[in-house]
Amino acid sequence: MMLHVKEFPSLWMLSVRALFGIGFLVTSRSASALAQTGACQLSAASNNHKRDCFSGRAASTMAQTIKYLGQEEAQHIDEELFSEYGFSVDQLMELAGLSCATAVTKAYPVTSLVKAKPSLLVICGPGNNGGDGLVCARHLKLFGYEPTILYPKRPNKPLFQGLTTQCQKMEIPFLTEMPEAKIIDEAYNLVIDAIFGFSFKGAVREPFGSILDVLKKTTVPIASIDIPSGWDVEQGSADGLQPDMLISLTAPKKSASLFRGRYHFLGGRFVPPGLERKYQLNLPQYPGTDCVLRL
Ligand SMILES: NC(=O)C1=CN([C@@H]2O[C@H](COP(=O)(O)OP(=O)(O)OC[C@H]3O[C@@H](n4cnc5c(N)ncnc54)[C@H](O)[C@@H]3O)[C@@H](O)[C@H]2O)[C@H](O)CC1
Ligand SMILES: [K+]
Repeated sequence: MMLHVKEFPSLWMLSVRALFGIGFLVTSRSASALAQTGACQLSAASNNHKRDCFSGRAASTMAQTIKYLGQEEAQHIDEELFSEYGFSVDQLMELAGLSCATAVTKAYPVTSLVKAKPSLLVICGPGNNGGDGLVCARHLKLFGYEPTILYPKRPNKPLFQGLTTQCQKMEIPFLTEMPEAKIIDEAYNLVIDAIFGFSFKGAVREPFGSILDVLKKTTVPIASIDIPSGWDVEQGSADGLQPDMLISLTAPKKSASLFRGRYHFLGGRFVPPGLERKYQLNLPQYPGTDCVLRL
């Protein structure tokens, strides 16, 4: 099994970084396979990473008991949070987006990024998953990253207009079109996929079909919010995106069992106990005040 190092100046640099315990980023998505089969041992010189790997293993024992939701069940829980439990969409979206930004900082700390600028590309879709992406981008900017947003289909609703304005006022640039795969690989450390979430169904419609085709050709890591976009929510997609990171919100969806990337986080720490009991979610305990948990 090979460690892909084409974006590192040299293997020597990698060992120097490991020696000094600086977090590192394996930039190729195919490195994800390593995580399944001992990548943690390979990076044992990095204390932080070693600890992460250990807690990841401990948590995966817990993860066996978490419920993986079907599409309808995820939608029912979402509706109930609003209708029965009195939450508003923007409230939950803020918590969801903050979880995603926090998880990104844990997996890809600014100090671990290989490009000169801590640049990220956040691609937002037409629904609430896209809204999570906008919130995530805003928090990432506050956390010291330099996000750029692509938001090709903007709903004509005050919630999304407000989130867009907030990002613009945070001096986050918006692209007018999807760059080519080569440009993305050169310009960005990470792509955040906030295109589709648990309401995705059927064949992908434009412009998102072309956007996903480009993403499949990129080699920078992809972090998917809630569902890898283009995947069937329950069945996944054999020839779809293969993200390096998945942040499951509220609870993982059934397709998450097919996720093969390195980092699976749970976020969206807002589920009231009655709702958790009703749907038998068996959520693991988040550590302390953390809003994310590595599964
Ligand atoms: N309870 C929670 O966990 C919360 C999660 N949040 C996030 O919300 C999404 C689900 O949002 P929703 O708006 O219901 O759906 P999507 O974002 O998945 O997108 C709907 C959007 O996409 C279009 N669409 C559907 N299928 C296709 C297709 N085949 N081709 C093109 N376009 C398609 C559809 O027309 C709509 O416009 C969840 O995953 C979380 O990320 C909340 O933020 C907070 C609560
Ligand atoms: K997504």
